[in-house]
Amino acid sequence: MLQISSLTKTFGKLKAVDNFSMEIEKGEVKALIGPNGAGKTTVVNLVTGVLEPDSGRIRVDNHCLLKLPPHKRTKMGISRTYQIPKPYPNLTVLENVLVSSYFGAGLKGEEAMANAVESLKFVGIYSMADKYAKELNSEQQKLLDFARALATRPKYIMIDEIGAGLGVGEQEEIASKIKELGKKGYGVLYIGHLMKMVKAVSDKVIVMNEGKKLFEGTYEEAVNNEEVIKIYLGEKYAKS
Ligand SMILES: Nc1ncnc2c1ncn2[C@@H]1O[C@H](COP(=O)(O)OP(=O)(O)OP(=O)(O)O)[C@@H](O)[C@H]1O
Repeated sequence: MLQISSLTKTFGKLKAVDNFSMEIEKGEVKALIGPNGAGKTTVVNLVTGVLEPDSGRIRVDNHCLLKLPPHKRTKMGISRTYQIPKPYPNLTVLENVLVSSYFGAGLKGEEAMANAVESLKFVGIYSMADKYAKELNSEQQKLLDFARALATRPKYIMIDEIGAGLGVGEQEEIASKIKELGKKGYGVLYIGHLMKMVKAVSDKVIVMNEGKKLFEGTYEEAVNNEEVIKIYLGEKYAKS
């Protein structure tokens, strides 16, 4: 289980994350939603170790992560995608994923290659393996980023806003992949604003506002919750 307890992070006077707690079990897909600036990406940055919290705890399978640098957290099974992916532009798609296979998953030789190919096939961009990353459009770069995150062989993966910019069919495809990760036993945190994707992927929805957890429950409960409607969804999601 990935356990985040009473996490707080301030930037100057701003409490970006404020006494925030959540858990993800293996095999579970949770969505983290909330208004712009609610603190969602900051939570991801705290879990991966890019940022240090002011207080709180982060544990994975009962091991404390707080003193570990980001690369050690990857080895502990934590992975993420980025809102704005930064692949190595002058490496091919396959080479980019191989970097995760070697340095993230710690694999070598044929095993590293098989793992990279499997990740590319899973996200659906194996046909682009020999293209340079810089040749990909921004949506394809997001899929590459997804493949790179998977190729580290995580137990828990945090997927930050992957559906934006994709067509409806592609969104459905990526949603079914995210759902499949849960069925395969990964713990998944999906962060995004696309409620269709949230509905399609999540077992539970967490709503954040001003750094705090506002709500946790099923999708149906979320879209019928008065406070969630008021602060984030607007009336269009309210059932008549
Ligand atoms: N490194 C930083 N330095 C200063 N302020 C920051 C930093 N990172 C985030 N913030 C601020 O913290 C708050 C939370 O930002 P965060 O990116 O976590 O929100 P979010 O919920 O992910 O928003 P979005 O949905 O727009 O991605 C915002 O007010 C943001 O401007």
